[in-house]
Amino acid sequence: MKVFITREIPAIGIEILKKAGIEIEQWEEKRPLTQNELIDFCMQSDALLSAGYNNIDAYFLNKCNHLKVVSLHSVGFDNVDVAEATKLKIPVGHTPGVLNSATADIAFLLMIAVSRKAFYCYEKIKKGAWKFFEPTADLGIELEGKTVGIFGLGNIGFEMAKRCKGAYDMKVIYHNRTKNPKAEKELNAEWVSFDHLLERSDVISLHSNLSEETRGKFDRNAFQKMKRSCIFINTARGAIHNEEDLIEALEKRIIWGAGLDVTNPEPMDKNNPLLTMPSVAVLPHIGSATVEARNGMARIAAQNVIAGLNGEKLPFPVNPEIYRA
Ligand SMILES: NC(=O)c1ccc[n+]([C@@H]2O[C@H](COP(=O)([O-])OP(=O)(O)OC[C@H]3O[C@@H](n4cnc5c(N)ncnc54)[C@H](O)[C@@H]3O)[C@@H](O)[C@H]2O)c1
Ligand SMILES: O=C(O)[C@H](O)CO
Repeated sequence: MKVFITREIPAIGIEILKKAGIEIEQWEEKRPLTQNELIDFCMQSDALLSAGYNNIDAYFLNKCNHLKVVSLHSVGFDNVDVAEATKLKIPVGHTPGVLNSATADIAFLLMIAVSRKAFYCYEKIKKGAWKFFEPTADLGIELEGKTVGIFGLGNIGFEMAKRCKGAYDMKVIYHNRTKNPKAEKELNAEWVSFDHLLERSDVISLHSNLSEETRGKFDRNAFQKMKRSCIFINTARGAIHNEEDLIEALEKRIIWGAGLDVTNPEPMDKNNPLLTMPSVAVLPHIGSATVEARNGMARIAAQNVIAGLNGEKLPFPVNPEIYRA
């Protein structure tokens, strides 16, 4: 049995696969694979371990419908046509849980960085523009006792809410498809409608999946409903907000600031106007970039491959319905 891996992953994942006697072929180049290259490699393999947001659409899946498993080295699965995989009975695996703390830390870091214009001030020093102490310059806003609105209160959203509550005694409100009893009990979190989330939050932090329902959901209309002092944080997926509308909202001071770990497209262009705005902080999609999280992701991704190749239920399937009936 052979697995094709689309980018270097932590050694622990390779060790697990080798121990299970699985042959490994890995993409060695730094550039991303084209879809045709991906198809060519997968034609010679029984499983795919996708570690670089490859486009796993209906065309790919139908060409490679012999695959026994598509294992993602990520929790997000918006790069996969899951409905088509399910139709073709190809199990898709992902890596939930192990990156909750790492990603919530980045959301929390961005929230504080934006509230105190930290990235902008750091750039100021590097440019030699720090001349003297100015009592009225670079003023931020404090977070203590404010309201954080979590959009998508699942695993990572819960960890972000916990940090906000614990560090700043923030009031937690959230908008999610379903209520989250654990967050309501432990964090006194309150479910609110989408409009109330926009209107009541001092900080809005996105933690939902990207889907056709959430694509572009944070647009001009949504920004206009937010407080003028609102800080907008996105560590979920860049396509959940509309970038043009976000730039406009910041330029016209409709909202106060924004912190992004994800952009659309990625990478962000180095001349993007967001990169020079005082109350904006941008990071290059490093939410899960800790040793602990990445090792956990590699381990789970390898375990999903092994289960798929053995014809067993994946430990972490995205489409568990293929095992029913
Ligand atoms: N920046 C990074 O490096 C990084 C790291 C990990 C995950 N992510 C992103 O974060 C997302 C969330 O990860 P998670 O592990 O917390 O997933 P999760 O499934 O535990 O939580 C997602 C939550 O969003 C909710 N949701 C989905 N669609 C919704 C909608 N239309 N309206 C309201 N709520 C909705 C779901 O009900 C769920 O509670 C991933 O899908 C991924 O895109 C980014
Ligand atoms: O979805 C994910 O897991 C992240 O975006 C990458 O770790």
